[in-house]
Order: sequence, then structure tokens, then C-alpha cells
Amino acid sequence: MASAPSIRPAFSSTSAADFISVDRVRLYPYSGAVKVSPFRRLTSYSIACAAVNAINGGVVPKVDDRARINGFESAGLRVAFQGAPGAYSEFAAKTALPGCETLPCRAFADAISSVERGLADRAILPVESTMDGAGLRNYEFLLRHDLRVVQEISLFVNYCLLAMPGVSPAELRRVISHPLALAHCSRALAQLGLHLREPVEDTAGAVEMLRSNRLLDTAAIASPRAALLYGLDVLADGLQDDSWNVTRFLLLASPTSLAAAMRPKAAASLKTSTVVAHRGGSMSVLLKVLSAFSRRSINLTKLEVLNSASKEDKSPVFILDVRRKGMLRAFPHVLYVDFEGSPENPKAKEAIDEISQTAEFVRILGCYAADTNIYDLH
Ligand SMILES: O=C(O)C(=O)C[C@]1(C(=O)O)C=C[C@@H](O)C=C1
Repeated sequence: MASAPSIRPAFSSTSAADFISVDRVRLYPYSGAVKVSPFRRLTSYSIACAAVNAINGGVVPKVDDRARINGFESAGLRVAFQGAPGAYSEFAAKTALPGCETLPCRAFADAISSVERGLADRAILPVESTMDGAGLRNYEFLLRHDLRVVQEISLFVNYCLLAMPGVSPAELRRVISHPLALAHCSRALAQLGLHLREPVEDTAGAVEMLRSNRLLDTAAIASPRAALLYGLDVLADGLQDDSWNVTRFLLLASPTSLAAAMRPKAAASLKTSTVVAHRGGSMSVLLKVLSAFSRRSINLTKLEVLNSASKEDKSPVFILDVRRKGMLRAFPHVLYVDFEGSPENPKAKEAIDEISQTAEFVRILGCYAADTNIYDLH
């Protein structure tokens, strides 16, 4: 059986000089000062880094690559995200659009409405995590609003246990964080004897709460960057139960913005996100969708089936029909389909026309540069 991760001060927040600015992406220097037990270091840190490196062809992408991939002029753009400064979403935004300004929002709905009201240029939403299996989150915001997906970014999420400076692990009685972060670290927290767990809105919000209330018996799960930002100690890192923990985020823009109108550079490989809604016969619709793309040799990068019967509250899926004066329509069955290429490609157009004859409704959610990189913040 694996040994429990040991917990002891790893590095204090005063070692800020070891890091470069929060606008940069890099691994933090890995010194001989062991942050966690060798076991955990090996499983979480080394394996995850090796996997990141393998996937990225041996290179952890740097933010400078971003402009090349997407061709966006990002300085001066404002990106709305849900959470407090220092949340993973904020770092994802800064990695996707180097030099951008960020706008912290209380709820996802506020981030969306900031873009709709012209207070922000983009909203960023986490939509899936390798630790949650196939499930998609936050798609309701995509479907109910008239915004376009203009960019994707995948971030390696390294969870750390943070506490007020000088607090020893033995003094900790409870841990607070985003519910997913608590769930993703459940086994490690049990091994550390931290059974009292309280969810808060986001990881950085937990850190902020800890700091402003000077909670000496409480730890927060968040990123090492949040520790730096709020001046907390990192007691352990690589806390996630699966060493491979990647969250995919989508960036949304108003349909009238330049980003929505602009096609990524011709050299970039494109990806299109769509939603197909229908009233029944899931299997036959699914087969027709698959056949429409496969006969035209168009690759799918994602296919998710969502039925209201399988939802906890059995509610239908609401989709804004942008062509019908913004009418919200309810559907019991929905397929999310991401395919390679642009919807303007004649073959893709044919496939979508064919699917539209079977389905009740098809909406293109956006076409953007496919970014298969996994960015590592450490
Ligand atoms: O709480 C944060 O820091 C977030 O950015 C949100 C979020 C998420 O909702 O997926 C992002 C990544 C982590 O897996 C945990 C939480």
C-alpha cells in the first residue's frame, strides 16, 4: 500500500524570488528541498511532468507560443473569470492571452454577462477535467447565451495545501476549497487526517478567506501561485489523487467581436464545437451524426451525449436559438460534437446540413485554433 504523504513546510511564501511573474508559465525550480514525501513527489510531480513533457513533445509550452498559435493581440484584452484573483481560471486566462487584464467575478453568470454588457472582451469557463471522466460542465452558459467559443486552453492542475505562515500541520483541523478541488484530493486529505472539509466558491477564494480571517486551524487547497499572491505557506503539493490532472477551459467572446469574426491563422489546425438537439431516438441520431462525419472523413475530437432523463433534476437542456430572435428552446436530448476543421469547409457544411435534416436543431458554438498543448503553471 502507498505510504501517506508526509506534510511539512515545503517552502514559505517569502521565496517569491524563486518564481517569475504570474504572467509566465514554467515549472518552478525543483530543488533538493523535498516538499512532500518521496512517494508523492514521484507519483504526482515527476510522472505528471513526464506526461506533460511526453504529450508536448518534450517541451512545456511557454506563453510566448500562444500568440503564434492563435494570432490574437492579447495585451489590453479583459477576461472575466469566476473566482478570486489567483484562481486557476485566472492563470488559464493569462496563459491563453498573455498580458491580458482579468476581471474576477462572483459567479459564472456574472462573467458571461460582463462580456454581454461589453465590460469584458472574453469570459473563461472550465468545461472538463480529466479527474471527472467524460462529464462536461458549464455548457449551459454556452447554450443559453449568444457567445462564441474563440479559444481553448488545457492547464495541468497541481493542487497544494496552503496555510497561514508559521502554522504547523499538526494545528490544522479543517480544509476549505472549491468542491472539485476537495473531491480531487479526497484520498490524500484522508491520509493526512484532514476529514473536516468545507466547500467554497473557488480555490483562491478559500485562500483569501483564510488570509483575511487569519484562520490558524484551517488549510486551503489552491495553486502555488495563489500561495505567493496571498503570502501563505505551501505545506504539501501534488495533492491530487490522480497524478494526471488537466482542466480544459474555453474562452468565449461576443459574436460581434473581432475574435468571433476572425479565423485563426491558416496554418493553425481548426476545431469547431457544435451542439445537436433532438426530441428522441438518441441512438439513430447518434448514428446519423457519426455517419455524416465519417463518410466525409472528418475527425471528431469530442462526442458527448446528454439526456434530460440522465440529469439529476430531469430538466430539459435549454438552448438559445440565435436565428429565432434569441428564443430559448428546451430539448430532452443533446449531443455535443467537436470536429476538426472549419464549418465553412464544404464537406463540413454538407455534414451539418445532413445532420440538420434529422436533428431538431444544430448550433455552431464556435470555430477556433485547436490547441493540444497542456500548459503547466507550477
Ligand atoms: O477554483 C478555481 O481556482 C478555478 O479556477 C475553478 C476550477 C474549476 O471549476 O474547475 C478550476 C480548476 C480546478 O480543477 C478547480 C477549480
